[in-house]
Amino acid sequence: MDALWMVLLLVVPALLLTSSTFVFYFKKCFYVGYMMILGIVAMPLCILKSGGRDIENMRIIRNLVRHVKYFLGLRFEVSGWEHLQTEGPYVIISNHQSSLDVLGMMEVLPDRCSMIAKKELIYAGTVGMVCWLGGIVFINRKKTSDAKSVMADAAKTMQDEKIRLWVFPEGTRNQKGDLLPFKKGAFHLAVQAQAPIIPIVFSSYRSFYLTKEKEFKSGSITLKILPKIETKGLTTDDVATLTDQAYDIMRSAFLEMSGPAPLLSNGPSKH
Ligand SMILES: CCCCCCCCCCCCCC(=O)SCCNC(=O)CCNC(=O)[C@H](O)C(C)(C)COP(=O)(O)OP(=O)(O)OC[C@H]1O[C@@H](n2cnc3c(N)ncnc32)[C@H](O)[C@@H]1OP(=O)(O)O
Ligand SMILES: CCCCCCCC/C=C\CCCCCCCC(=O)OC[C@@H](O)COP(=O)(O)O
Repeated sequence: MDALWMVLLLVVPALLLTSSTFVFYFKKCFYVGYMMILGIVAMPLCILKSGGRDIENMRIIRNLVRHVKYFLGLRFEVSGWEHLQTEGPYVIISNHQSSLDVLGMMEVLPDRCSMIAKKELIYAGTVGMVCWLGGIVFINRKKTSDAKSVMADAAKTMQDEKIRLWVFPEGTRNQKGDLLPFKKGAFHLAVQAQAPIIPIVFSSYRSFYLTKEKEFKSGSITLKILPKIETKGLTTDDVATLTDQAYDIMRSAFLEMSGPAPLLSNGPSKH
């Protein structure tokens, strides 16, 4: 009987921990579950601090989420801090590989900065509620006209309330080893708010996090904050050029930081 318990309590967990597939699912479930728990903690704190939806709640969220990287064995190295020392509103754009990007965002998130997110996120349990409390702007990606008008309102709020917004211009998560073509919303937003754009590039996760191969090891991520791109005086007519300019700068930084893209069947395409 004792031997059976020994097997169950020691040998089985030891075997499971050496299985990389098990570790992958374990870490992913831990991440989602733990973020949900942090959501339960964050909700009352946000409501006590601000009484409801308020961008100042992002400070609480940032402070609560920052230690999660240690449990997952992730390290962040940030360069270019000086580029975030910009007064007033701006739009941050970054590449988007996974929901783990939230951890990198919280490493560098400036004050008075919230995000643009897909509207489905509001239904993600306590995390969704906290996103709402943190002033996240939800857009319907399937209805461009709705997304455009929500973002036009956001541009006005950025100016009136001196806030910053973080947008993922690829519009979806992407782990193809190269950037997806950029959507234009982030650039219209910056031009409408007449606010600069600050690009931030996350290095590739492929050395430690592979969804197809079910691998989630410890790893290090570099975040490179790039010099701001001014938009003062630009109009709608300049948005296409601005989009191309930001794409080229971020793509070369990404490839330089992460090595060339693995061979893809149909290759990376631009816009
Ligand atoms: C404890 C708990 C912790 C919780 C922490 C939680 C943190 C959570 C973090 C959350 C992270 C969540 C992360 C996430 O959820 S990522 C997913 C959600 N985010 C995005 O999708 C943002 C990026 N997408 C866009 O910006 C798209 O452009 C949108 C969605 C707006 C339209 O998409 P569409 O597919 O249609 O693409 P298109 O770009 O070809 O545009 C089509 C046409 O429309 C024109 N156009 C576009 N926009 C505007 C505009 N604003 N004003 C005027 N015109 C505009 C444009 O020029 C073009 O016209 P033309 O030029 O061809 O003539
Ligand atoms: C009742 C529904 C329950 C759903 C539970 C799952 C919610 C995830 C909970 C915790 C994860 C931690 C922080 C999540 C923030 C994730 C933001 C994110 O990465 O959204 C994906 C979006 O950028 C692009 O979506 P697609 O790649 O186009 O799809």
